[in-house]
Amino acid sequence: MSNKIGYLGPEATFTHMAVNHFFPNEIRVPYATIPDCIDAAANGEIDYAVVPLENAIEGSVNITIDYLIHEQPLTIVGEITVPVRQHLLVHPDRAETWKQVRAVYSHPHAIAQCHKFLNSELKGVRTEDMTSTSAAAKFVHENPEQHIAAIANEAAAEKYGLSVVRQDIHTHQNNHTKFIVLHKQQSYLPAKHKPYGEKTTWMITMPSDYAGALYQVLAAFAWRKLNLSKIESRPMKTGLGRYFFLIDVEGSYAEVLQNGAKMELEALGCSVTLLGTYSCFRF
Ligand SMILES: O=C(O)C(=O)Cc1ccccc1
Repeated sequence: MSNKIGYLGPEATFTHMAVNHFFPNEIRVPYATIPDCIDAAANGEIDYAVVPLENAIEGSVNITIDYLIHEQPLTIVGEITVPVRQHLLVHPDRAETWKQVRAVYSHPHAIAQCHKFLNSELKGVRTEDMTSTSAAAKFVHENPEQHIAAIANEAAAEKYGLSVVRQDIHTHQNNHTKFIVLHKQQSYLPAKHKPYGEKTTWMITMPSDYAGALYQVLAAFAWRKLNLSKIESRPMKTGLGRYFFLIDVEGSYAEVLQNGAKMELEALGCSVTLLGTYSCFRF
């Protein structure tokens, strides 16, 4: 029986593209927002949720991290990295006059990825945040009487019958986005592709604020020669100045040294939660 894969929709988002590539034979279900998609995996409506986590230019998608930590503690069972190309799309009737658009709609990350283009070619034009790039393309399609544009990909242009009037408008060419695959429990992700590596994501909260606290945490990884590929702090939302750390450790948690590091951190009074140990794929 096919698995149900939920993704940030509507059809033709970058998330959808990643899902089509990775899960070509499964049932794919779009959700309007990242929380809706994560909730659906938590309540069993779908088997896996695929949501954006981090962009090479704009950084983390905070809603994904925060929702996972504070609302629905699912497990990360895979990571998919894909290249991202952003284009400017308008209704075909507006293709000649795109420079006169009154507003540009897109996901906030996509708008930020294109700030140089917007600032030079569409200076002063209002930008409007949407839940995804293809939601913006759909909105432009559904409102032909408005002189507006969307930033989205080619699939969205095709799906919603829009014209691509400027290609590759993202500022930095090495534009990649990471998506995570979430599941109710730790499990092996059935994948036809070969992973390029394995990774474990840890969430660490320190017992109190004292000199060298973070240094001690990092030392537990350093002397075991466990390589960290990312460290990020997010507010605990319990008051200003209180943070937790998200740390990506290269390799599987099955490696004995990772368990040793966890025990050492717990002995120091840290609270440690593993968000997942999983394979990483890129296309
Ligand atoms: O909006 C989309 O298409 C997404 O899948 C999220 C996103 C937004 C901007 C860059 C990459 C992914």
